[in-house]
Amino acid sequence: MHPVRILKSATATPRLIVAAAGEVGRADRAGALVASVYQVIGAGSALGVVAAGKLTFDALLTPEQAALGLTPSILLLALMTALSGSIGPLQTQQHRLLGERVSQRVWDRVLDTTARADLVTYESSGFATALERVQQHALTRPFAVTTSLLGLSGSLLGVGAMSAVLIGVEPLLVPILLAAGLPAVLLSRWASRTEFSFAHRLTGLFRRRNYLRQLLTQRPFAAELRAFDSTGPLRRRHQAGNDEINSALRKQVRRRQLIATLTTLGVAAALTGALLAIIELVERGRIGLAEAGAAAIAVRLLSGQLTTFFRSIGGLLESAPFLADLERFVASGPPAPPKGNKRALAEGVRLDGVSFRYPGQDRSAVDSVDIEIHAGEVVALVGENGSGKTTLAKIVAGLYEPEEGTRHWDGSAVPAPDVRASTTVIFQDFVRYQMTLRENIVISDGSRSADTEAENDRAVEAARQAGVLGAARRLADGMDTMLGRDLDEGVDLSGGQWQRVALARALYRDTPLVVLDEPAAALDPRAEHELFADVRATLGGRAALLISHRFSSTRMADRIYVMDDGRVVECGTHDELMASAGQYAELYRLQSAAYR
Ligand SMILES: Nc1ncnc2c1ncn2[C@@H]1O[C@H](COP(=O)(O)OP(=O)(O)OP(=O)(O)O)[C@@H](O)[C@H]1O
Repeated sequence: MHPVRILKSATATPRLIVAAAGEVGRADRAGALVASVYQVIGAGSALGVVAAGKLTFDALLTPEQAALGLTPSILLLALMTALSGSIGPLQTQQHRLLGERVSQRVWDRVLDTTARADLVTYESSGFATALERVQQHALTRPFAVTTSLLGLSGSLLGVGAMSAVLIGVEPLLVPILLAAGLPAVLLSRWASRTEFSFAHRLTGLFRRRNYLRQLLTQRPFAAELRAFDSTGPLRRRHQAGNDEINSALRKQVRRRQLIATLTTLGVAAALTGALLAIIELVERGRIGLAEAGAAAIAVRLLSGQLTTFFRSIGGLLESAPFLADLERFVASGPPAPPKGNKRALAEGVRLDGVSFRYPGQDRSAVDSVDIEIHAGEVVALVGENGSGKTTLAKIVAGLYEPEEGTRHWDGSAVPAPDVRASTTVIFQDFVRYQMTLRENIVISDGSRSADTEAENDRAVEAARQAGVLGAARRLADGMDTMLGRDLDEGVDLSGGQWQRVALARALYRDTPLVVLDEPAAALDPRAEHELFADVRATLGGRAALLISHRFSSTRMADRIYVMDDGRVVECGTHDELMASAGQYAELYRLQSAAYR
């Protein structure tokens, strides 16, 4: 290894140890203290074994000069051995507790970062890959670091104690054993680098395999997979991924086995050297047999402590790049956006010359668009698939920031968090929360405590307006019925009933602007008719941006924008657009012809 690298690793290690110790301390101060006490007892009892061993040898070899009789010496040796042996299992359990707390703290940091990330960041593949890598290691690395740290501190105490014993016998024995450590540290650096680059290379592969596992195991995909009989092809892809992972893993395991063997050989060579030195000292008459026996025990214990010490350093070094990766990920997140304030809408929302391109894409999904939604108006967006309707809706709702152009709320450019706080969006692929019906509704407004009677009444009213109250009354626990089967305890609803729950959620939030992306896709004709026949009454005067492919749902809108390839190509009321005989009129006629 290059000398500069050796120097760098030597200076980076103490910094890493201090940083890791800080993390463990912050995660669970009391738990870390208890674990440290166990380490001290462990080191003290190891020292006790050597001392009791020396007393026993003395009592055996020179009973007339012995400080203690043979029986008390043996009893003391047994006690110390028992104490030294029993501390290990206690430590293991304490480490579990501490490791879990450290892991929870790391998860909290990861979740804080993902919560801060805006939607565009969240959708970029770089973020997804970094998140996947961090998720995989956020679970195991902190535990490994905790164990290594505790191992390091305990073995340091042990090394100190045993070295003191050996210095008393023959100072030369200590450097022999310590010299075995340097190659072990260098080998650990090598192991650390190979492990990180292995994980880095395989992240994409692990992501694809996890995705296939989700497809093959989760309920939402079960019906389609069976209908297409596609579990076979997906299993074959999964197997191909496994084969690739296995071959990479085999190479990595062989590398690690080589490193481990070299390390063990180094420690064994040092141990042998020390034992040979003790024999030599006895032969030359420089130490007695009792001292030689105690020194042999101390050498054996010291070599064990040194193994733990170097393994701990190795563990820390191995975790270092992953922890640095975690720190980079946490630092890469944008600062937490300020909390948005809900605003009233007196005039309306206006977009002027708005364009937007997804990260990594060449074409704009929305291109120089001007639209207006006046307070209390129902405005429709129609257009063919991929024409940019959902993207535009997300800009209106403050989820995406326009790359060009402006978004004005009542004539001024208000911050995106305020727009989000004042807008409700129900997406095509809304979330079916595996929670109670009430929780499914009140989750849209975290700013209010949902436990009061007034809030309960509001949730029931939203359910009534969305037409889900009838179904709720038939459920065993009414509004408190658990919905969904993913957590294996709920009642599943039909697609249309779920859509009404999503609508109730939008109504409960009570903002002056509502964006509804295909709100009737799963509704039966009667429900759709009921919703749109009096959509203004249902929305209670809120302004609405309505996206739908069903022209029967949008013809009552105050204004209809027709999108094509990211641009607004037509605008007007249904009658105006029919009269102008453009794209809208063509699509409308195509659709109504199907009903004739
Ligand atoms: N997350 C994304 N990353 C990259 N490109 C995207 C993303 N989402 C959408 N697009 C692209 O942006 C364009 C507009 O998509 P958008 O979802 O806004 O269309 P849409 O009119 O709502 O379509 P549909 O009627 O099918 O729902 C499409 O070309 C699509 O491929």
